[in-house]
Amino acid sequence: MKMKKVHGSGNDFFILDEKQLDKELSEEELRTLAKYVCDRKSGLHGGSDGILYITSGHDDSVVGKMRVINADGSEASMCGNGIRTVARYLSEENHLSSFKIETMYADLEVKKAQNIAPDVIAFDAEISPVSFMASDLKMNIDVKEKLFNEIIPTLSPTFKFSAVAVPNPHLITFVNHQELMGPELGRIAKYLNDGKNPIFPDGVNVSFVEVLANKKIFVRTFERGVGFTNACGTAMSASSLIYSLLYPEQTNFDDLIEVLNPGGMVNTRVHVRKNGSYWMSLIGNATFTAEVELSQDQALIGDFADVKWIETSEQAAYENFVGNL
Ligand SMILES: N[C@@H](CCC[C@H](N)C(=O)O)C(=O)O
Repeated sequence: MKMKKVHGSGNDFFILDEKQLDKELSEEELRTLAKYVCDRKSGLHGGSDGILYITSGHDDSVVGKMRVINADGSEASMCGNGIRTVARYLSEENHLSSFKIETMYADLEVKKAQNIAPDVIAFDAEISPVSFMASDLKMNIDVKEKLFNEIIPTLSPTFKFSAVAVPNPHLITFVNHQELMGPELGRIAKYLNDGKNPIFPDGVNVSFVEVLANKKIFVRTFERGVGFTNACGTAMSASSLIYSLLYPEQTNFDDLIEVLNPGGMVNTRVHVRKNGSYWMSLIGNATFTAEVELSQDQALIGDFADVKWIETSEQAAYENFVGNL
């Protein structure tokens, strides 16, 4: 079978198109494959944060469907950095520059954007639907239906958290630089993703956000099903929304926001529809780093001895972009 190694802001994935399989994969095999391939110690060429599995869509109104399998084999409803790379893949396969991709809960608009730096190809993806409801977040927090800028005493006596589904679940707090880089993000996120805690029994993506200037934030994320990642696209979109609501004096809806992260930088825009619902544009790199060919049977037992790995030259351009930030 063939895969592509890709990343958005250093959040790295293997794209697996079902058309490139040696034979059909069962659901259980897909999860097993993700666990073996993504493992950072024993996985394929240093592993990855997940697999983006492409299948055909529900009808001709979409060009394909993206499923997001986290490194631990769990499935997520959406991936913001991933959908940009899937958009590029489907765009090149189908010679299209603007189209829709089916995801678990919505068909999302994607379009080719201007390169964000010399030779760094970029795509713009719709992040939607947005919900603050505890039921959509699978969040149990006393009797509250929403959590917006509030202390959760069992998590921390000082941080004020907001929870939003985009549609995967995010918990966000705004912090100073020392807190951003300190141990609290890991402590809180590990607890909330332990599968036993009463607040988020299914886990949650947790982000600490620092405001750097007007329309400029830094987002550090611990992802459900993965751990610390270089960046999380849905987290940066969700953080931009909370930033717009908490700091209206710094930014207006539709404004371009610069979002820095440990793996690079993206741009976001927060929009409001006529019916009052929010959606975000997430604009950033869609980098292909390698073409991979391997035996499906061997991959399913975690044997990557006979893999053909052909690097592209795109990573150098991306590193140049990051070096100039
Ligand atoms: N890295 C992704 C999000 C992937 C899914 C997440 N770990 C979850 O379980 O919700 C992104 O860029 O959005």
